[in-house]
Amino acid sequence: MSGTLSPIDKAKFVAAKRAVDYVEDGMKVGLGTGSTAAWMVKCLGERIRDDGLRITGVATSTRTAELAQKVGVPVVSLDEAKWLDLTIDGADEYDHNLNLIKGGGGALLMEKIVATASDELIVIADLSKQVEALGAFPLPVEVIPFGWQTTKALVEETLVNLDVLGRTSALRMNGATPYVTDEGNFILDLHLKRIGNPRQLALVMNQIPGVVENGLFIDICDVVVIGHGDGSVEVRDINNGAVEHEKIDVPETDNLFVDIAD
Ligand SMILES: O=C(CO)[C@H](O)[C@H](O)COP(=O)(O)O
Repeated sequence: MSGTLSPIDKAKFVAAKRAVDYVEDGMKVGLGTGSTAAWMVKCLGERIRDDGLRITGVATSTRTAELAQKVGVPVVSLDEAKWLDLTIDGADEYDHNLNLIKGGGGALLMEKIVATASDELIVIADLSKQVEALGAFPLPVEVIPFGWQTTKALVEETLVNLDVLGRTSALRMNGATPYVTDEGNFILDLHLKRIGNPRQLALVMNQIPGVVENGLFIDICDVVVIGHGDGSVEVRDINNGAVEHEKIDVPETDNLFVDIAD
């Protein structure tokens, strides 16, 4: 593929490119999933190819593992890596505390395990992911297939007990059949509108038998790199409150990755 990057792709690209600056030689790096994370994997591949950067990656999905292999980013399992220096991943929503909703791409379970096994989680996003309160994006909840309808009923009952707005849930589909995660599970998408107490909801959801994990990432994200369509980025660090603005060099075309396009 060759052409000019669209504003949204430019925003994702500059966020990814800036985030990759955090990666140093010898690091073990968690590789997120999604369209923004795919730019990051390609940027890492470029640094490995052009600068001789040596890193070990841990992928959060088979999709990402395949892309990493294609662009020359070495990947090992999390059990081989054991602990990671940092993870770079996208998000479906982030709030001002850098709490997140993730899992729109269906990889929330591996993403949460990998992010939690990292010293730092850097989220890369465009401004459309920023919200006052989490919940406009449907909250993904991964459930085991056995008895999923019972689990769904329990989830909905719990939402009523917690007085959460919305309260409907839908089994994620892939055409005519349920969407199946890399770990062989199903996903319920909870349509909640606004989550008043995300911390409480995250804890309570995971107490329901059949629920494997939910897409609320609370107190896990350290830094968000927000890309804009004009090629600028904003970096917000929750640990020291720092906010930086920078302009990133964007190629006139996307030829940069023509040989490693996904
Ligand atoms: O959580 C995720 C996958 O499970 C993604 O990071 C999230 O859906 C954002 O994806 P994109 O960068 O394509 O908007």
